[in-house]
Amino acid sequence: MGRKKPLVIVTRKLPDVVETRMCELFDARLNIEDKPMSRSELAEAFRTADIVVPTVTDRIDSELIGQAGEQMKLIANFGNGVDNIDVTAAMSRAITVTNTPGVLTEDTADMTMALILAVARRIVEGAKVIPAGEWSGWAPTWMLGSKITGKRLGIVGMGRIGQAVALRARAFGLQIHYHNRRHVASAIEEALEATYWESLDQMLARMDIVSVNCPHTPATYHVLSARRLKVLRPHAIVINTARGELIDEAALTRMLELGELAGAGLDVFEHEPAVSPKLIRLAAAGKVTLLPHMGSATLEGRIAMGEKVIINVKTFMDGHRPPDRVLPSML
Ligand SMILES: O=CC(=O)O
Repeated sequence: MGRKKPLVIVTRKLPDVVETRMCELFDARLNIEDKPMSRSELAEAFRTADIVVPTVTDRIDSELIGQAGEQMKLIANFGNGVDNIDVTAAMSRAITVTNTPGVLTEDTADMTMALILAVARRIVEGAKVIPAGEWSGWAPTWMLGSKITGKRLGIVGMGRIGQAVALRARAFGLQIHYHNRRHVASAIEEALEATYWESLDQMLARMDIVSVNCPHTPATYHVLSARRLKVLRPHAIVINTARGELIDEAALTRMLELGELAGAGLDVFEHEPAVSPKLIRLAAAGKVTLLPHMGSATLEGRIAMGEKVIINVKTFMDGHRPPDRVLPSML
């Protein structure tokens, strides 16, 4: 790339401090208006940029990557999950892919805990009562939720975020169970007093609350399939702050409508930003809590993600391997 600053195309508006720093370091093309880029605008970006900084809302598939110009060398994702990017197609074109792991762990785990509490304790329903002028006073049998202390939480995917959820849930007195490709380190298992289940089905059959916290890959698509959801007990609650594709959303919705599950807390959806009218009706009825993909939405978190992007881009430009390189074998 010589001494010329690389052309870095950023697909969405990022926090001001991140954009300012990017403009100092790179020939950065920003998206000040934050209008999501169309398919043809993305294709144009891949044809002209040296580096593209996309995010979860951009689908970077093999067709798009196939249109990349010779100069296009790095996709520095602003986000942890890279299921929006065809990493194998990028690699076959010698395009490096990076992500922003680690910096959104706590925020996403906090949101998971918030959804557990919101659903079990009917927080969203309760919060509407006073502004609506509908509160006539305390009553012994009104607005009862379910206690979480002592309940069993089954975590599907015990990576960084799953462990951070477990740590928080322990403080709330939940019993920790988890399913993962393999055991986590025994010191972590001991500290969390966590029980490992090799069989996801067997774990699901015994849980009060289930939280999915794994990445979305071809292997984890619909990990909570229609069949697996049927294994859950009717009083169980399902929480998803990871990716919508991990759960068969239509099957989950059906079961909630039929009262075969007690509730759900969803921050992510299978066809984002579209959310089915049925789920919206269930939210109005207080059966589900729906959040608009806010798991990592803190100012500090988003700045930290931007800093990670900058380090990845800068390291790459300096001719070194960027710290958060993603390889197909990691998925
Ligand atoms: O969902 C957000 C991310 O994966 O960073």
